[in-house]
Amino acid sequence: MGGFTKIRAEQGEKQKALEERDMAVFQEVLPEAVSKANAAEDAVEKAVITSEMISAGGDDLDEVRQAVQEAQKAMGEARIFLNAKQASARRHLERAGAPQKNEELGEPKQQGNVIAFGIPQVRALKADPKLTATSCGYVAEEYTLSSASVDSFIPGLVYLPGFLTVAEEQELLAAIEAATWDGDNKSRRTQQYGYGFHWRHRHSNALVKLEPPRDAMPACSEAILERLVRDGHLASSAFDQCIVNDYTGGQGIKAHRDREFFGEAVVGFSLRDRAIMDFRCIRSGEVRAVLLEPRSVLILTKDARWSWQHAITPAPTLLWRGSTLPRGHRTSLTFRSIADWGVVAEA
Ligand SMILES: O=C(O)CCC(=O)C(=O)O
Ligand SMILES: [Fe+2]
Repeated sequence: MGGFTKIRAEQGEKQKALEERDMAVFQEVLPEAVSKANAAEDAVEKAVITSEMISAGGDDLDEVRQAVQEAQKAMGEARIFLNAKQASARRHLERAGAPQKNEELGEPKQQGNVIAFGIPQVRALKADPKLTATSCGYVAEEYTLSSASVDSFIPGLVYLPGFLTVAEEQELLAAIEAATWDGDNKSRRTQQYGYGFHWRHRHSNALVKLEPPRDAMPACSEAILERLVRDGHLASSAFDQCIVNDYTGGQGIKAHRDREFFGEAVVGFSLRDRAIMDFRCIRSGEVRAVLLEPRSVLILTKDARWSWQHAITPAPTLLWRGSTLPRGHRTSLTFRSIADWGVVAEA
């Protein structure tokens, strides 16, 4: 190697080492940065609730509300930014073959049917080339579902790919796009119909009847719900509440079980691009993943409704059965009935 080439090579090595060190430092501070952003976002949210509780507002209150909304938007953006940086730091370290924080370069750690994150993805895929990434870790193909569900997958889970027509999807999207966004629900956008629900109110006043035009369900959803009844997938097409969740840039929803004051069946329509919904059994910790395709319908009843938590995997791309799939923009509609009317605020 000539002198000049050698220097260049050495500089390159040095640069690479510096970059790796930066990435490692970055990865160290990111969890704290993310948790700070979350805490700040929570504080903003509390301010929103307080401002809502101060009854009938004059001009000042409107200004406060607007300021709070802007702060909220900024927090949401900060969070998306940090999530993206965290993912890119992780990818960089994987490419560099560096061990992840708190992990030796050992065997993949398996807990129940889940392989914990923390080993580089390439290494995990070497052990099993058909892995799927969920919000809890990787799972093998046998724990994933992409075609019409069988009851043994999760009792009470019904997955119906392609149930909505393209025309129905278009009609729903047109109605949603013409409506305003609530912007009160963490970083993803939401709209509510029928009854408004605030996830912070656990019992009394958890739901309020919405004013027209939000008192009715979005366009054409009733016809789809009736078709689900006609086809024997659903006992009743009567739902009281619909929430629209809009996910972009790798956004997700944390693992949760829908509130107990909602009824037995929870129905979800998936519009636009696909996403992975993962399920975690509350008792055993077992994990399953479902690929929610555009125009699919998902119904949760029985165990799927009560004994398993569900989440939308937050990630800029999907790892599904060993393939990396692009992740775009997904809009979902979730329909719920009210089972306990005691939580509804007085008019
Ligand atoms: O986007 C989805 O399909 C899930 C939404 C959800 O779980 C909820 O709003 O409770
Ligand atoms: Fe949910």
